[in-house]
Amino acid sequence: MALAVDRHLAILAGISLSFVAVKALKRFIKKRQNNAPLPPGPVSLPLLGSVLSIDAYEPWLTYTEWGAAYGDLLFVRSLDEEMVVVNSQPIAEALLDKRSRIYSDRPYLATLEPYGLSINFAFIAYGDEWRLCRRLFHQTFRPDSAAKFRPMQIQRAREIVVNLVNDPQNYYDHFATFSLSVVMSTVYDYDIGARDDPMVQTVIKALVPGLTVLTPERALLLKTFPFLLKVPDWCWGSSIKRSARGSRERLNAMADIPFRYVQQHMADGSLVAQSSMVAENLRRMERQEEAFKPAFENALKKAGTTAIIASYETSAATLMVFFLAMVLYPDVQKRAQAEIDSVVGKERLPTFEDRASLPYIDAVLRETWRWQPVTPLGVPHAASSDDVYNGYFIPKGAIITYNTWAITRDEKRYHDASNFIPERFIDSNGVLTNDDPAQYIFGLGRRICPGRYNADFSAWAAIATMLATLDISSAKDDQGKVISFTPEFIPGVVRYLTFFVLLYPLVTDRFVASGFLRPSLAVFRSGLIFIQTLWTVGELPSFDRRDGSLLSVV
Ligand code: HEM
Repeated sequence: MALAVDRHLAILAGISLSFVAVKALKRFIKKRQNNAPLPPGPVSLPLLGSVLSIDAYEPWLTYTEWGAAYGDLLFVRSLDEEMVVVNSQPIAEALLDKRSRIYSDRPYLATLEPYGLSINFAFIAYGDEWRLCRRLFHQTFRPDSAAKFRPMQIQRAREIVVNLVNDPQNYYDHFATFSLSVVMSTVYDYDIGARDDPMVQTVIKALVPGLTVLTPERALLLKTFPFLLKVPDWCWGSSIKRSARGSRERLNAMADIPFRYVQQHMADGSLVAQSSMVAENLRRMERQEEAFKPAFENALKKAGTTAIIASYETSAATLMVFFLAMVLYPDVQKRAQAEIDSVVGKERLPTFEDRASLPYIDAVLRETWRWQPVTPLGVPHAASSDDVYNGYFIPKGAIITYNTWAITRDEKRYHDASNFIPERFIDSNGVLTNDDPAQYIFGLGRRICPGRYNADFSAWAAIATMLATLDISSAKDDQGKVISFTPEFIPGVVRYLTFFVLLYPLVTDRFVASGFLRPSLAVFRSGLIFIQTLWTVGELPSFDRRDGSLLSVV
């Protein structure tokens, strides 16, 4: 059965290629009518373009190599897609920021609507709906109004440590829990309460399969054969329609259930904080004209759901990179802890008021953003009209890929770029330099990440709190020898580190002083040093980090 479906899909893929050929010919004719040349780039095969030369798992590596050969502005054809790859920050600023009126669209993805993914406004076209979603989002997440969430972020960061101590094996889960708990408090004033929290389960069930269908192959198939979404359930090829329906239902549930939670609690007056994004905007909505309310409510649901989707993996992936760096670069960890000890002391934990006095901690955060960027190709933009930049023609509809990875690996800017060296961000007076990777890792222009302040404060809170309370180092085997390992990353829109098992979290005496300890952890009050070997070499668990059932919360 599976074979038959595969064969049918192969036939469809073959027919898709013929459509691609016709389209390519039309474009060729159009190009000939235009005087400016396309940006330089690799030789493109008929029909296939350069698809076979692009590293399928880590395309940013190919684009970075091509950058060295052809320059910082590349033209790449891949099947029927035309792509302009930008390998430098100044060119990205010139296009995405200074010409944002042309470069603020997103590429068309045929899977978006059918799979319910248009609930995520990060992927929708530039236009009125996007504008409204973005405005609602911004009202909550801009720095001045998000300031009220800072104490909650500190509190959640401290919960990571409690969770790590209770259950050190599942540290990825604690990072994921942290990122969800911050965003769910901000958007819905929802406190993740217990293991297997039903709201968290709804989110995970919707997100995990939902994001995997964003593949270009599936999008190409649906773009060429939209009727696949209409075939009856008994017909071959209907699996696509059924999986789209399932995804849509799960994402709708993810958008509706927490939204209704807020409405219900507003109605019975039992909201705790009164100031979540949804609650604030529902109050605003009461003052709107009736005719506008449905569009407003729809945009608010989208803004809320997008916040969850956009922060879930990015924030957890960032903390995984930080953990890896601390294991691989123990001297950096020691220097960071020494700074906390001298500025904050051992009697309390760091807070945002200490941030300005802790430049090395900020340098560690900057290097975490740079060293292994979690969104190495950002989110693609699209050109909404023809343009000529620096003498090169950029066609309407071209996908604009901003290769963040190339910037992080620019040896002229970052000497020894593949190494984790926070000192590169500190000048000879011990002051932070002007080079902040937050200026490029969150994208640019009108589509720049609107959650960047929240992401930055969350990451700082988590990093400073963990450095103040834990020693993180490689695990040792039964003979006391350090177990070596090779870090591996799972590629995707968000690139994240596979779970690496090799560390000891060592709770330091600073932990004792913190007032957030629960009675079950009172043992630490005696100053007892806690050492937990996670696993010996023989018993590495097979661990699917996307399995939400592993999420745990104290
Ligand atoms: C490590 C953390 C994060 C990174 C590296 C990151 C990175 C990005 C990037 C590269 C984009 C695309 C920008 C562009 O198109 O030029 C983006 C978009 C977006 N991000 Fe983030 N992000 C992070 C965390 C967050 C968080 C915590 C939130 C929400 C609270 C968030 C909300 C969004 C939204 C809503 C968009 C879509 C913007 C639009 O299309 O108008 N992000 N992010």
